[in-house]
Parts: sequence; C-alpha cells; structure tokens
Amino acid sequence: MSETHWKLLNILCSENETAYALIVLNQPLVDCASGIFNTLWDKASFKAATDGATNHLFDMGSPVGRLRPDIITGDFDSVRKDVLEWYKQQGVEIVCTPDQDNTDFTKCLKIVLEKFQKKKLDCIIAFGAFGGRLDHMFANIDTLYRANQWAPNTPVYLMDNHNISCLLQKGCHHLDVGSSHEGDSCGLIPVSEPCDCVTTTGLKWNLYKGRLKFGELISTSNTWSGENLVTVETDKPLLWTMNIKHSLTE
Ligand SMILES: Cc1ncc(C[n+]2csc(CCOP(=O)(O)OP(=O)(O)O)c2C)c(N)n1
Ligand SMILES: O=c1ccn([C@@H]2O[C@H](COP(=O)(O)O)[C@@H](O)[C@H]2O)c(=O)[nH]1
Repeated sequence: MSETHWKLLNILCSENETAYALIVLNQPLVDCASGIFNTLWDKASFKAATDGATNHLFDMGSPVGRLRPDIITGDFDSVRKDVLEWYKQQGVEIVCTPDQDNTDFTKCLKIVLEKFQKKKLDCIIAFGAFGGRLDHMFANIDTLYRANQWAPNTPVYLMDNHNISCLLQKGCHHLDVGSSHEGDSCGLIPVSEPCDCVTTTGLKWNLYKGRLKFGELISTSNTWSGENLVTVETDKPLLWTMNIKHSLTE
C-alpha cells in the first residue's frame, strides 16, 4: 500500500522550507494583496502566470514594485497586449501555448514540470483555482488527475484565499492539519468515480471501509477531531478539500 504525506497549509508557516512552484490562475487578486497570496508569492522558488493572470499581477503593484513572474504562458486571449509587452521588455520568459484541447493551466503545469525534471521541487501550488467559472473549476480538478500521470511524486495543490485541495490517489495518506491556519471544515469528494472502501481517522465524521458516491454519500461539512493528523485510506482517487482560517485571508 503506497503512503503519501501531505504538508498542506504547513507550507505557509514561516519556518517551512518547502521548495514549490506557484502557478497563478486568472482570478482577481484584489482581495489577496495581503495574506496568503503574498506569503505564497514571496516564498515560491518559481512563479508562473497563466494568460489573464498576468493582468492581475500587473495591476497589483506600482511599476517599481510590480510582481514579476519567471514565466508567462497561455493562448493569450486574455492578457492585455500592453501588459504582455511590458513583461517581455522586463525579460520575463513568454511561452505561447495555442492548443485548444487543454486549458492554459494544464499546459502551464506541464511546462513547469518539464523545467523541474532535474531540479528539486517539493510541490506545485495553483492559486486562484476556485471562484469564477464552474467549468474552469472542474477543469482545474481534472488537471490534478493529469498531474498524477505526469509526475506522481510531485504533489499539486489547488488553492484560493479560502480553500486548499489535493487529489488523494489509491493508497494511504497522512494529511498534516496542525499548522494553525486550518479553518473549521473539510471534505472528501469522490469526483471521478465512486470510492468503495474509504477509512479515515482524525475527523469528526470518520469512515470505516465506507463508500463515497455522488447520489449516495459524499463527505462535506466534516471537521477535525482535535488531532494534528488526518489519515485517509482509499481504493480510488478522492479529492481532499479544506478551508483556510479567516484571519490569514484578511
Ligand atoms: C470536447 C471539447 N470541449 C471543449 C473544448 C474546448 N476547449 C477545451 S480546453 C480549451 C482551452 C481553454 O483555454 P483557457 O485559456 O484555459 O480558458 P478560456 O478562459 O480561454 O476559456 C478549449 C477551447 C475542446 N477542445 N474539446
Ligand atoms: O474563472 C476562471 C478563469 C480562469 N481560470 C484559470 O486560469 C487559467 C487562465 O485563464 P484565462 O481565462 O485563459 O486567462 C485557466 O486555464 C484556468 O485554469 C479559472 O480557474 N477560473
């Protein structure tokens, strides 16, 4: 049985030295000027902006303090021409990904993984993954399935100001929930297929060899039992999601 450890919000702790790449998705960053986004941005080993996300980075800072990613990728139907040109002049790597069968996020993730094939990267965080368009939210979750095929040993987290999610593959998972940044609720969602055998510890509503299936039971509005670790054993891919404490997001 495979064992996977997930650091989750521990990545945000000041003493934490996780090497991660940050992929910024096209969602407003106005509410993120302080708190989580800034922390993630400052500590990232590598920063990528997908298409329209570049507008948000551009609009956030003054020309002097403007946030500068390492790479900008996308089909470029959302980024403003002047914004792309400004970053080009600043020497930022620009990669056009015109394929219309995959999202800009999926394509960007692949580029980031290729860049880090030989360098150390503990995980990848995609910020701005929820809110806005529902089709995009499903596509962002779908990208987690692809990420597992491309780089099964590199955890990928979807985040926004309020949530962090990751895809648990078949096996046993140890989820660190003792960072003090955790909010009150969490969930286990069998997105792609029913999970017939799920066992958990560390939750208020645990399962023992239980079945999770849309139309039958999915685990939402769950919460902690008070321990710093949650364990999940699952026979099929299962989306873990939890919310982030308000004080961090204000
Ligand atoms: C069956 C099928 N449905 C839909 C599409 C269309 N499609 C899927 S991914 C993609 C690119 C999306 O680009 P992105 O910039 O991520 O999103 P946008 O904001 O432009 O919608 C497109 C057009 C397709 N290629 N195949
Ligand atoms: O509502 C949304 C819009 C976008 N995204 C993500 O951002 C990238 C880039 O978006 P563009 O609209 O092409 O600039 C897209 O691939 C999505 O992953 C989103 O999550 N929600």
